[in-house]
Amino acid sequence: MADPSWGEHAYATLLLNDAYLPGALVLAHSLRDAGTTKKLAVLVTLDGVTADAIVQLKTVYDYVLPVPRIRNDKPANLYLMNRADLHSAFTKINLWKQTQFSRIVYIDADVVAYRAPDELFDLPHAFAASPDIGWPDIFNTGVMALTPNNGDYHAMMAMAERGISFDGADQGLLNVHFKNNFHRLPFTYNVTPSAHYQYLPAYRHFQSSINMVHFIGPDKPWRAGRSASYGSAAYDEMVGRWWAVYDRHYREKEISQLANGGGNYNQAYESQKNASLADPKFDAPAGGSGFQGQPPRQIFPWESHQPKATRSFYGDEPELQPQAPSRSGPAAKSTARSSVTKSPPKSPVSRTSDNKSEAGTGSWTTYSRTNAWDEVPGISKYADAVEKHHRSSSRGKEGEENDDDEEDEEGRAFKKVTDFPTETERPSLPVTPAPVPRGRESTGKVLPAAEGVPPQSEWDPTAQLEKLAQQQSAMLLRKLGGHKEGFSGGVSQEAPTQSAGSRTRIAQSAPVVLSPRPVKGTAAAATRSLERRMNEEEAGKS
Ligand SMILES: O=c1ccn([C@@H]2O[C@H](COP(=O)(O)OP(=O)(O)O[C@H]3O[C@H](CO)[C@@H](O)[C@H](O)[C@H]3O)[C@@H](O)[C@H]2O)c(=O)[nH]1
Ligand SMILES: [Mn+2]
Repeated sequence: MADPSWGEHAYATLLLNDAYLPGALVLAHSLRDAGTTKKLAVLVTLDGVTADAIVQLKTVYDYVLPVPRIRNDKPANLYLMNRADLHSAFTKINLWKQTQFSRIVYIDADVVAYRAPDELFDLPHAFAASPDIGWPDIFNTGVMALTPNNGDYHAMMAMAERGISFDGADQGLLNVHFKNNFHRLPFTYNVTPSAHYQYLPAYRHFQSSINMVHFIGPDKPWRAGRSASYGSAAYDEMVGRWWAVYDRHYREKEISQLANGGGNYNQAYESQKNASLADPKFDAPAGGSGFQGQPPRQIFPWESHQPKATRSFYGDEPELQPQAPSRSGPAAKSTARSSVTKSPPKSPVSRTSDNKSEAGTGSWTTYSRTNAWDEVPGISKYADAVEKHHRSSSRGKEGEENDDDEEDEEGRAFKKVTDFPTETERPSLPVTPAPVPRGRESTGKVLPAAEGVPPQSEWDPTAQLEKLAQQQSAMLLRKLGGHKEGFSGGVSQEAPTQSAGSRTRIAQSAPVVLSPRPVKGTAAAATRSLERRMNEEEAGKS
């Protein structure tokens, strides 16, 4: 084979336009910083990604691979999730055509790696992905371990041509295609921030086992700016981590790059977000490089009301740089031209494996988000007084306020999480009103059946139980090393939307699909040990 990459393992991401360039760069740096031994590839659509962006990508990616854009010509479902900008997400299908790689771990450009998940290359499963937080029975397509093969590629292309996707994008297509034939990865491989009520406790519990964080939705970290707060501690910490990687590699260069148009990310984002669905050229960024001598124009919306920076960032020398320089300040002017043609110098810490602790924990924890009441004694005194007043009046006693508070060195009282109120302190709970029978008015009225749901009389519990059992045993078979049969049989059975033709192609390609190579020991042994590890990680350290 002439192709030197044949049979290699590679991480791959996708870039459809310059709007996601900061994401693609941060993703690559985060993997390198964590010491990955794998190659990095980025699939690009040349009608949307500029030459400047490609120059930048080449500084950190081993392979920049042009692929044809695959648009959804029936994008109605995209509006169900309010993401018309994802009209070309089907382009991800090109991953399965990259058969020069024996294995690909695909990662969305809006992901930051906390550690490099190289072990995903050794999974024996043809396809693996983590659950989606919005509908956990399906998988999220932001992180996927896959084995490229023409069978899957052609089957999914046939679906794309017919616009078969329940969300109008790749996730709704891939979940139909792989349906029950995906190996479920732990959530820690694709942690999506959320404000769901259970999220914060779970986030704290599993924090140390997070592998990658994925900023799903329209608001990406590079759009909102580094000082944006999302009103959730977990979310803010994760965004802080993204910015820590960014600053580690681009902070000093940011001003000049933004000024010369090589990184008009927000403009690019806006132009593609508002783009007409009919015209892919709208994906190209509006700005060019044309800044000689002029002060840089305002790029980000928050620049007009930029607050004074109070936090320090990785690489800042407090004594030299007490504040982040203003983007229109002298530094911006003096460096405005300097890096137009130069690609950003490679960071001295790139491509090494022993800097994990610095990348991992040191720098991002500097993103403290303190509250005013922690620092302004007046506020905390007032809050204390109010609380004490409440407690003493609910107890009906005076004068014992301080006995259960601890004080720190500065004399500020704080409450422990374990300071639960006593029974007398607890306010009385609202009582659910006793149900009142509606009598005659309800008689005879039957709730209309939910759309598409068969009536109870047609629901055969035995058949349903059998179906569940079959799913379980198919999974077990695959896990025990019988994944060949499980895979090829499964796809043709489980993908009802495929034509007979695509079914044949899948069946024929099965041997290609099913030659993932575990590096150590037998496939079964590798599966067992990986799964044990993943289960342990999933269970947390506790
Ligand atoms: O203008 C764009 C839009 C997307 N992308 C690429 O396509 C990926 C998917 O888009 P993204 O904005 O990350 O989608 P999510 O908000 O993550 O939405 C979900 O839904 C998408 C559509 O199904 C899936 O692709 C995602 O993996 C899934 O997490 C991005 O990461 C990029 O790699 C671009 O390069 N430019
Ligand atoms: Mn994404």
